[in-house]
Amino acid sequence: MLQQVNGHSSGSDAHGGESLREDLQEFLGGEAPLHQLDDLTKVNPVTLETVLRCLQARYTADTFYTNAGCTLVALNPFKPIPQLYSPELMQEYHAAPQPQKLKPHIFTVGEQTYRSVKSLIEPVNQSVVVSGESGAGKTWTSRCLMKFYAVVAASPTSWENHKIAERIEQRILNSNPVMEAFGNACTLRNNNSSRFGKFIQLQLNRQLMGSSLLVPRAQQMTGAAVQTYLLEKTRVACQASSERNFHIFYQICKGASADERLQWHLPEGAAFSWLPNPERTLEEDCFEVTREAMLLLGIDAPTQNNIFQALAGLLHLGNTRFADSEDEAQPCPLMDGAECSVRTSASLLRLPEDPLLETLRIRTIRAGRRQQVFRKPCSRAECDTRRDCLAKLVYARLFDWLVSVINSSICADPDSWTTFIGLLDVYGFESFPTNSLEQLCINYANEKLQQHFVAHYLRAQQEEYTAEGLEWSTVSYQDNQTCLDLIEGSPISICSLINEECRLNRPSSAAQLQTRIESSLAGSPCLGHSKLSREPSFIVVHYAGSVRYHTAGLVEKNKDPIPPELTRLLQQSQDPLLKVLFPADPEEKSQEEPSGQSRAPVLTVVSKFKASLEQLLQVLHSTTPHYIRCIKPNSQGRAQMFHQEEVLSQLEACGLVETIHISAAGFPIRVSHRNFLERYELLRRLCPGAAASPHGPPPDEGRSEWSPHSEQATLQALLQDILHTLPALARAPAEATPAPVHCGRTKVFMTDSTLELLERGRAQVLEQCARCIQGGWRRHRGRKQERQRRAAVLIQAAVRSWLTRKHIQRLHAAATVIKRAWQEWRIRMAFLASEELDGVEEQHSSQVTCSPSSFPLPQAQTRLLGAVTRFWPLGLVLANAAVGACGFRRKLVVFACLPLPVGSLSSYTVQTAQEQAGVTSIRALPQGSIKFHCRKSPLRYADICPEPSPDTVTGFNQILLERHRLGHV
Ligand SMILES: Nc1ncnc2c1ncn2[C@@H]1O[C@H](COP(=O)(O)OP(=O)(O)OP(=O)(O)O)[C@@H](O)[C@H]1O
Repeated sequence: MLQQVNGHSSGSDAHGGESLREDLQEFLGGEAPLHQLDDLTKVNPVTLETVLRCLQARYTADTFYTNAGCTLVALNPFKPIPQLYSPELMQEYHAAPQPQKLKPHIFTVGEQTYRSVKSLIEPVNQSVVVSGESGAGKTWTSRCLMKFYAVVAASPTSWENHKIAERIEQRILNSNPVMEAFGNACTLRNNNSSRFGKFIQLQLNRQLMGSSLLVPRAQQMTGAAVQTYLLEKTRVACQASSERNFHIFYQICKGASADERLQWHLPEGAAFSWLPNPERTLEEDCFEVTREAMLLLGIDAPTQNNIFQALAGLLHLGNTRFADSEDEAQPCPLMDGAECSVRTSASLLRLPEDPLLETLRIRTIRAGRRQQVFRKPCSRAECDTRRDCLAKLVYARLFDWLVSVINSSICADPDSWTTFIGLLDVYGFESFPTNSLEQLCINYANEKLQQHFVAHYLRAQQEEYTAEGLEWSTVSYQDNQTCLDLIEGSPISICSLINEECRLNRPSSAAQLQTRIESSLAGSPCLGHSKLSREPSFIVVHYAGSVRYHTAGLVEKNKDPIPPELTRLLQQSQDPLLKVLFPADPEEKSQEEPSGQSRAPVLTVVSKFKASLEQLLQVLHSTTPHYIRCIKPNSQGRAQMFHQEEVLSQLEACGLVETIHISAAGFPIRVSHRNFLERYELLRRLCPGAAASPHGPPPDEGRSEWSPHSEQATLQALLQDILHTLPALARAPAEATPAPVHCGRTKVFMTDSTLELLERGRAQVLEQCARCIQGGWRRHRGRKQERQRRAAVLIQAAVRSWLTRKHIQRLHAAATVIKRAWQEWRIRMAFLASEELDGVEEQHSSQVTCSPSSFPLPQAQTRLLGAVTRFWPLGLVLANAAVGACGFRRKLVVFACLPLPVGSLSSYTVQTAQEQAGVTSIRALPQGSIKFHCRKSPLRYADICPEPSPDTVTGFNQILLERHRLGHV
């Protein structure tokens, strides 16, 4: 199994064992990683040795909590570590999304139970079973859990509600010092040892956080109820050497004021035989704390006074010593000084002194049909027993009354709470050199709880494996049913035999009882016998080890006889408290005085204990249990000391080793086939052939063509495909060995490591997919961007060409307009010019016609034209250059330049359009005149430079030269 779990290949045993040892050596070689293992199921291999080493390493590193599968192992630090239990840390665990991911702590358990109660998943109610041997830290753990719940279950709704909740929480917390003062004592193993078992039911109500129904509900602590089991009342009258009585006796003796000392007859330094080792001062001896807590629980000062007075009365009763009587017919005499003690005790208990003495020393026997009363003086031992019995009776009733007062103070109205978290603080497995009925009851309770644990976790797990067809998974664990059959079975068991002895009320010796047990239960494998033992005894092989129980006094203890005279006496008390504790009840009287013929079952200690245990287990069965196993690292109660042998025996005693084995060997993770496929089907991609295998995806729920059988076959094939990828997922060669995973009928079973492997593979495939998607997306984006870019370019080009076209069209239109305007203007100018010229010409021709001409016109014309065409530049230069020349002088200059025919000067006229503005152009007129145009003449833009060819110059109505061209001529 171990090899399977840890992935070792199966070879020869010797070889396997050797390599395992080597592995172990290697693993244990370094202490450093060992203390970092938060879960004992992760130590490798899971053996007592490795578990022990791991715990030791963690203890040395001041790490006190470790998981062990479904159990939390709590090592007692034996030193105060305030930061480990601070309200801040409580809040941290409370606020954590996954508290189980934080370091192991009792607050993880607390928070898990609190969340489970809130989640309303059946079973809603939760229970925390805190177990361990005396001094291991059970009470401490329960106290811390109560504080945790008080902090996290505080009401956040209204101020008023908050105050109420706070008061209740305070009361619940206050019940601790009271119960510890009356129920705890200093023992050899623990200075503050609880001498009773308790189950605290923290009652929670459901409250809306806010007005909306959608707002999550909060759990608020509304009350609590305490149930106690098997108070060790014998301690009142009998304490082992070096042990002490219940704390409260020391508290009143040490903490009473002077007045109270007087009132209670407790002078300073007074010696009481029931108060051994008073010189030892413990922190639990604080009287004021108890008083304060009692007050807060509603026990007022007079009642408290009454209680302490009664307790003082018991202390004085303990000093009542009897001497042996010389005459059997006479009651035993009191020893020296005892008279005073009886008197004081009687006065403190407000009992009549003489009846008290008489009851202690004389037994009343009713016999015969007429119930005749016989009075028989008791022996000294009997007197002592009766005295002790009186004290035990008073103390036990007082304790029960206190518990009922506490309950009435902290218990909520049944309608006001809906769910609860139960805290069970029970005495751990006990095995002393001498064991009696108390140890039998305690170990019986532990067997029952172990069975509950087995039923809840181990058996359920194994049964599931079997149902799923996992043959390999049969882990051999100890089923303690045979042991329980031996102790409580029907019709014959140890309990039934002891009860039978009580019922028959026959004189029976210890040896006879031993023989009866051995002969009646000889077939039980859990019953042993030590032939070496001289004292009558029998051995029970418990799950946590063998314990030898002595039969001497067993039946008497089981009877726990209370002489009816004692009860009657106490009913006569004038003390208000004792009146409450021992009410005069006629019915009770008739019950206590049986006729001798009565066949009613006797209520023995064992039968009462068994009944309360059954009731407790019923409650536990209806809840989701959580387990905290407290371990005491050393019996000296010293910090930083780890005794391997002591821890080892505790690990065995609490069944932790089996738990660890089964947790490690089993499969803590189970996933349904469908869920498994949904999550890990993608792993088939890692298997080259698998992805293309013929097994299609699992069918849809509603498809009719799929029969369950074919679906199952397909699922199995798919699962196998996935599981085949596991070796490929392993990084290290060690991981490549067959993974601890099994495919059941409906679920896949695996370990944490397999889950890790699968998750790693899934992440790997998802990463590949992501990369693929990213690549595809990038390509798609690139293509899209390219398309967009091209489209943009196209659009830009189209827009630009459109704009250009528009622009050109506009230019074209403008050019057309300009051209047209220009043409019109030219025409107009030409017209104007021609008008102008024609006007001058007409005028000139009319002048020519009127004046006598010396040359015929064609001749004159030709000559003029020749003159103008040949000399006009010179004339023009002269006309322009003759600065200052004007009027006639100018004309002379011009004529001088123009070789006009002599004598005909008068027949030529020189006209200037604007003489003062300078000449722009010169025109030769057909009539022989030359026209000089000035700058502002519209002809300025006329054609320039006439062709000198006589063919092109058809007339003189032409512009000869523009001024701005003159410079170039
Ligand atoms: N977590 C802790 N931190 C510090 N000290 C602790 C812690 N747990 C226990 N102790 C110490 O160990 C002592 C014994 O613890 P506790 O009384 O809780 O043991 P127990 O298991 O209830 O014993 P018993 O069965 O005798 O009542 C305490 O008084 C306390 O001093």
